[in-house]
This record gives sequence, C-alpha cells and structure tokens, in this order.
Amino acid sequence: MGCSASCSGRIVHSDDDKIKDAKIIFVVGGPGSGKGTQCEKVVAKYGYTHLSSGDLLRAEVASGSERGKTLQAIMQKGELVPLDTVLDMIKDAMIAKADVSKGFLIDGYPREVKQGEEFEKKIGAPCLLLYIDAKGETMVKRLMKRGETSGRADDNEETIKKRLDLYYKATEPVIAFYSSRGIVKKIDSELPVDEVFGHVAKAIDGLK
Ligand SMILES: Nc1nc2c(ncn2[C@@H]2O[C@H](COP(=O)(O)OP(=O)(O)OP(=O)(O)O)[C@@H](O)[C@H]2O)c(=O)[nH]1
Ligand SMILES: O=c1ccn([C@@H]2O[C@H](COP(=O)(O)OP(=O)(O)O)[C@@H](O)[C@H]2O)c(=O)[nH]1
Repeated sequence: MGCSASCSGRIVHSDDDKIKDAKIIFVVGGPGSGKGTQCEKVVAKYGYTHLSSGDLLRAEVASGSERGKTLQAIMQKGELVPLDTVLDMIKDAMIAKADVSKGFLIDGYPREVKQGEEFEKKIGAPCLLLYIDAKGETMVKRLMKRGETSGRADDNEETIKKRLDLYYKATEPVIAFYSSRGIVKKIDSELPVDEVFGHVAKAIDGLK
C-alpha cells in the first residue's frame, strides 16, 4: 500500500469499504496526448487496473441503452457528460475489481476540478497524478491519424478542436489544483513511447 494517510476515503457502505484504501493514480492530459498508450504499458509492468473514463462511457454507448444515447450526443460534440454519471461508473468499476487490484489507474479523469473533489468525497484521494503533456499541434496530428482507423465518432477535426479547447479551459486547472499537494509528475510525451514510459515508470517507482 503506497499511499497510507493521503489515500484516506470517507466511506460508509460495505462495498465502499473495499476501495477505501486503494492506491489511486490519476492520469491527466489532453486528448491524444498518449494517456491510453502509457496506461497499457503500466498495466503490463505493474499489474494495475486501468479504468479509462472515456472507455467506460463508450461501453455504455455501445450497450445501446437510453443513457448511452444521451451520452453519445454529448461526446460527439466534445462536451463533458454530467459529473455524477462518470463518477458512478468509475466507482462501480473499482468495486468490481477491488479484490484483485494492486492499484487503479484512472485515465482521463478528473476533467475539471469539481470532478476531482467529488471523487475524493466518494472514493478517496490519489497518491500520484501523471500529467501526460504534449503540444496542441502534436495532439491534433495524432488524433487525426488515429481517426483514420479508430472508428471514434469524436476523432474528427471539428470535435478534436472542441475537446482541445475544453481541455485547456477545464482540465488544465486540475493540474494546478493537485500541484499544490506535490503529487503531480509532469511527463513529456513528445518523446518516443518507450522513453515516455521510462519517465512514467520512474514516477511510479518513486511511490514505493
Ligand atoms: N509518436 C508518438 N505517438 C504516440 C505517443 N503516445 C501515443 N501516441 C499515438 O497517439 C495516438 C493517441 O494516443 P492515445 O494513447 O490513444 O491517447 P489518449 O491520450 O489516450 O487519447 P484519448 O483516448 O483521446 O484520451 C495513438 O494513435 C498513439 O499511437 C508517443 O509517445 N509518441
Ligand atoms: O470524465 C469524463 C471523461 C470523458 N468524457 C467524455 O468522453 C469523451 C472522450 O474522452 P476520452 O478520455 O476517451 O478521450 P479524450 O477526450 O481524452 O481524447 C470526452 O470528449 C467527453 O465527451 C466526459 O465527459 N467526462
């Protein structure tokens, strides 16, 4: 357990107890900065549980549920879905994996300071925030390329621009918020993938 006192949760119910001492790492960065790529490598090396907020939302869309239809419309515009929806999905996914998890990588979350605050009230505090940083033009280029094959409705020029604008406006303040706690590690993701991972691994090893 790497986070001891700083990972305290305010937990009441028994299901909640399962995750109250979980090791939690937030992975924050712009769209296409390489969060998912690095998370995959962290899973392979450290066996952590990877929970991508975007993937959880896309799974709900793919289920064809009424809620999924509402989410799809929001995501297609590059806007943020209501905070409670994402938080409930993340929490349920954490509880489902609690018994076997060595720690959780929460990828693409929080998107705004308020999301982080609510997460801490309902689940617990992160012991590390990996800030995956790439230039705007790099992110656009990567997403346009990914869009050739990803099939993601939001990997198109217009929505990419909106996602990027929202990232700078809503998500960058998250980094300042957690920096004051000294848990932010900024990772330059302009480098080749394996070099980026070297820095990610160093940050995680520093937790022990
Ligand atoms: N050159 C280079 N390409 C990268 C790097 N990391 C990711 N990519 C590519 O950039 C694209 C986006 O990477 P993802 O890992 O999907 O980015 P993400 O931040 O998870 O993006 P979202 O799913 O939109 O949140 C992919 O096609 C990757 O192959 C990197 O370090 N260097
Ligand atoms: O906490 C979250 C996470 C994702 N999204 C939505 O899901 C989309 C895709 O998110 P993902 O993290 O997969 O991709 P990114 O925008 O980082 O490229 C976003 O544009 C939002 O519409 C959201 O509203 N809240």
